[in-house]
Amino acid sequence: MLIKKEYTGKYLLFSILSILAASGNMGVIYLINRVIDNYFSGTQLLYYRYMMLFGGALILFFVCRSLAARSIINFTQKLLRKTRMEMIRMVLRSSYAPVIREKARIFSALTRDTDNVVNASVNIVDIFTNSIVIIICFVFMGQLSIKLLGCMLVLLCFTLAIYFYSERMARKLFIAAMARYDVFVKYVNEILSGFKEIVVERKKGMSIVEKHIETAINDVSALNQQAQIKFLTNRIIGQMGFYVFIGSLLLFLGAYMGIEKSVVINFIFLILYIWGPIETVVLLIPNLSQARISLQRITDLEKKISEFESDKEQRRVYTGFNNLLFNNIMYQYRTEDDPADQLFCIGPVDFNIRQGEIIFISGGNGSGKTTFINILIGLFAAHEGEIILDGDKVEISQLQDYRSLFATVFNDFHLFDELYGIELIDPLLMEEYLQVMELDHKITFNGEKFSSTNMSAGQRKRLALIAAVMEKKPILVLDEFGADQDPRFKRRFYNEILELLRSKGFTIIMITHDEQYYHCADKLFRMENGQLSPVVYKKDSQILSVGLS
Ligand SMILES: Nc1ncnc2c1ncn2[C@@H]1O[C@H](COP(=O)(O)OP(=O)(O)OP(=O)(O)O)[C@@H](O)[C@H]1O
Repeated sequence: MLIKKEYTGKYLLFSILSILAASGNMGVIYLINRVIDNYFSGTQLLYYRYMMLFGGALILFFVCRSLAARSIINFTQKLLRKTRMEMIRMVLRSSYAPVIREKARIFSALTRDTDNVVNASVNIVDIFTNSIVIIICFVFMGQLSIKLLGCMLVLLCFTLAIYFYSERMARKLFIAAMARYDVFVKYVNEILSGFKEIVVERKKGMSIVEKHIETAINDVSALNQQAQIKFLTNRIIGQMGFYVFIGSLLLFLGAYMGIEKSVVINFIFLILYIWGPIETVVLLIPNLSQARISLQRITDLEKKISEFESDKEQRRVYTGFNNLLFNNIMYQYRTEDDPADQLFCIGPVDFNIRQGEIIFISGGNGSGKTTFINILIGLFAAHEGEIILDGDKVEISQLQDYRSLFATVFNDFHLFDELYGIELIDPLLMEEYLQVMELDHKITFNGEKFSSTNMSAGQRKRLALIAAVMEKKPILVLDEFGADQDPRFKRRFYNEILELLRSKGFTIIMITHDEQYYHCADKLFRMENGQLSPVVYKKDSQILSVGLS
């Protein structure tokens, strides 16, 4: 449904205003008709009366048309804003994987598809009011001559039949064009995300453009062109039909049917007038066609990105925990096309964290560490097994609450320009962390954001860690934090900062390859081909850390 029930009142108001404007317009036409009649019959005109009525009709048209236009513009903008906000909120509520998968479609939905749907919902009002004008004109025409009206309706039905047939063909072209537009958006994102690499080697950018963007843009424009041309050709055919009808009416049809000249002139005048509203309706049909497709796409997208959605709102925020237990947890990547297609699998994993522990996870590339972390923090819902938090099983519907246990610094972290989502920031604590992370000489914090985030990769990662600890979540999850740090700071980080964070109440889980610091962990695990096992770590023939789950 392009029109939402909650806005019925608004649409009704627009329709009434538009109908009143159309009545003013029709009044003008009616008066002109009467004047033509009087000319032919030679009756004396009551100029004064006609001028008053003419003025009244014009004022009615002007006032109602302006009011309708203004309210429609305001409403469209409000609806657009509301629809976009609803969609953004839905994206924020959705779980991780579907949103990442549907990025390009989400962008198209937020821009083009919402535009199409909102504009079309208002176009429906235009179509409705113009249809009323057309029907009133038909009544006038019928009063003038039923025979001529019959001819006219046959012509109109014929034109509309061709038009709706071509609309079905054009819709297929619009669907294909929109799918190709998603590809265009995807590769524009690719260029923007990898712009650094592209500037170093411009050929990469050109290659993306030549291989994907250019063909996608060409396809979008060719498909839209074909669809629009189908509509345009029919419009021209329809117009030609009406001209032929007017010509034949003037030249022989009127005389052949024995219809009076004044009736013929009046009828032609009405045909010329009715052409405007007919054109409006006909011109809006492609918009409606596109809007129907956009609406379908938005609905499909909503289904896709809410498929694993848990709670609509977060109900509980965990400020602490004692024990987190993973029992027989399994997760398997699946392809979208064929869910039965078996890809990399994690588990079964048994894992136990107690409050205040420092846990390291090591393992080769592609062994499954990041996937495990994603399950641990609730980004991926495990396909089998159970998560027990302080004795209670965490259901999939509670993952939203469960995630409040964690603050993260991912390997490919994103540093937001402000500390979003933190209500009270203690300036003294911030100052302390800036000193601990050796950034106090580089940047300041103004209560909302840092003076700059333009720093080295290692410094940015330290800043991301500050942002994470400021969230005051019970568990800190760090993915290869040491990788970008210089040896001196790395030493301090493992030997001092981890202990400092523990003393502040944090439990820490780290993915790390820094073997020389494995002894800093209470438990060390190794991930191999999706299997997580505790490691007995030896240094100088001494057992330093035993990972026991
Ligand atoms: N979205 C995905 N769909 C299918 N397979 C995936 C997906 N993401 C990762 N994989 C596969 O899962 C396996 C584990 O990947 P993961 O990123 O967890 O490894 P990792 O141990 O963190 O590696 P690295 O140390 O290189 O970061 C890899 O073989 C990878 O190809």
